[in-house]
Amino acid sequence: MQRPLIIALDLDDAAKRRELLAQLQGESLFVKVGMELFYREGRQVIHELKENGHQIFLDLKLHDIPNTVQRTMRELASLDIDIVNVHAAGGIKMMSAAREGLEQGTLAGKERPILIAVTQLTSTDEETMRSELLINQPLDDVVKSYATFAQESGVDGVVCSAKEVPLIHDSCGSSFYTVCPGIRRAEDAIGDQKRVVTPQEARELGSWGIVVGRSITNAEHPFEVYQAMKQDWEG
Ligand SMILES: O=c1ccn([C@@H]2O[C@H](COP(=O)(O)O)[C@@H](O)[C@H]2O)c(=O)[nH]1
Repeated sequence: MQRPLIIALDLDDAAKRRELLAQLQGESLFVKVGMELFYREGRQVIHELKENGHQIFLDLKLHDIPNTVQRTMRELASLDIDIVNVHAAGGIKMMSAAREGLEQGTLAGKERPILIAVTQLTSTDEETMRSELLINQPLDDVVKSYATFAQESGVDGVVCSAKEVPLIHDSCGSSFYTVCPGIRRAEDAIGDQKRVVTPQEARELGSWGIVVGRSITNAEHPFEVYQAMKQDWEG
């Protein structure tokens, strides 16, 4: 799999989603289906995107008891998606259960979806961690430990800010997947994100993949922004 620029399809409705994809037509796309889209359109949207040849990161960030996560992953694996995720905060037993469920649900002759774990949301900073999540360790140490626990659980990689990729490579090796949201061009509004880098910085820091939402979905000319960001990312 090539190092992807993954487009977050966070749009108001199916018409806007189809319109955006039509504008980007001609490109082979890697798209992210988040909670908003999956809860609105369900399994059908996965079938539609696959029929149109797109690769899919299903970003539902499961976080529940191990039994529930295992059974849910079994269901999601049958969708034949490319990447799926959990919250590392669910712990080692939950992450191992997620991997087991995926293996059980993967269809004969298909590859098991890549499983990644969210370390700390890119909308979180150290101050929020300390004052609201009551985590007193430095953010980098928490991300590094969660990535190590994820790897010990049989998870294939993490969701993190590109800023943390070098330290994750140090502890988990450079073949451990690092999927990085919180991507902005210098001129973009940062919005609710806290740990932000440009596509070029993400490349230089060694990220495996980047996730881009509003910079493209809110752009007046999405195709131009997509191409510019892709060029920046690919170098
Ligand atoms: O830590 C995380 C995990 C997931 N996301 C998701 O990525 C996109 C980012 O969208 P932007 O509009 O580019 O900010 C969005 O779907 C999030 O749910 C994340 O941002 N951070």
